[in-house]
Amino acid sequence: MKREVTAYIGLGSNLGDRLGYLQSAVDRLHETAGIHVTRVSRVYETAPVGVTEQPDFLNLVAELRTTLSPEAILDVLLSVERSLHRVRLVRWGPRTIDLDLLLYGEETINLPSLTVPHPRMTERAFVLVPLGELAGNHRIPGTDATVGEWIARLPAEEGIRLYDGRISLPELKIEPDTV
Ligand SMILES: Nc1ncnc2c1ncn2[C@@H]1O[C@H](COP(=O)(O)OP(=O)(O)OP(=O)(O)O)[C@@H](O)[C@H]1O
Ligand SMILES: Nc1nc2c(c(=O)[nH]1)N=C(CO)CN2
Repeated sequence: MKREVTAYIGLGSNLGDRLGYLQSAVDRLHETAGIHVTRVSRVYETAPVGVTEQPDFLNLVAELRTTLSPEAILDVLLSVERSLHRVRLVRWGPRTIDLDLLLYGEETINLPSLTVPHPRMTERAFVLVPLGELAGNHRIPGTDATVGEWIARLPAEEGIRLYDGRISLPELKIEPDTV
């Protein structure tokens, strides 16, 4: 039996059918061999951070159980982004879908193409608040605080509100290599 790790993915969309893109991304992650999406947070509508002249985002966080390595997960995230016609013209600018690997078990990873925990997550309400629903008591590796404590340190939870729409969790699947 391969080792399974719990990982958290941040999802965001601010172009087109935002909820539809998020649902498709969750479905595609779950369809990937070696990934089970086990829980999803509620969906939040959030004011854009970084480049502020762009539409509001929908954001949520998904919890995975996975036998894939962090590098393999990054490849999956990039290919799901490509398959959902992501066009990225500007750093921090609008996109149909954005997927970030936030946490991978207790690991810290510093590769040229991959930093985990995600380097900007502790300052982002649009990441911490949905993550707090799933993992409020997890300490963020490499830091002195849990997700809940990082939320308490945010300047103010403004620019983020619950959205009236949810992502449905795909059916649990059984994979021969993980049972
Ligand atoms: N934890 C991570 N999750 C996703 N991508 C990462 C991570 N760490 C490094 N990267 C790199 O970042 C690249 C994606 O950058 P991208 O342009 O999507 O950033 P962004 O979403 O605009 O900004 P931000 O990284 O601040 O969310 C990927 O190609 C990947 O190599
Ligand atoms: N509210 C919000 N702002 C952002 C987001 C996002 O997902 N939500 N993603 C960004 C690129 O990483 C930049 N700014």
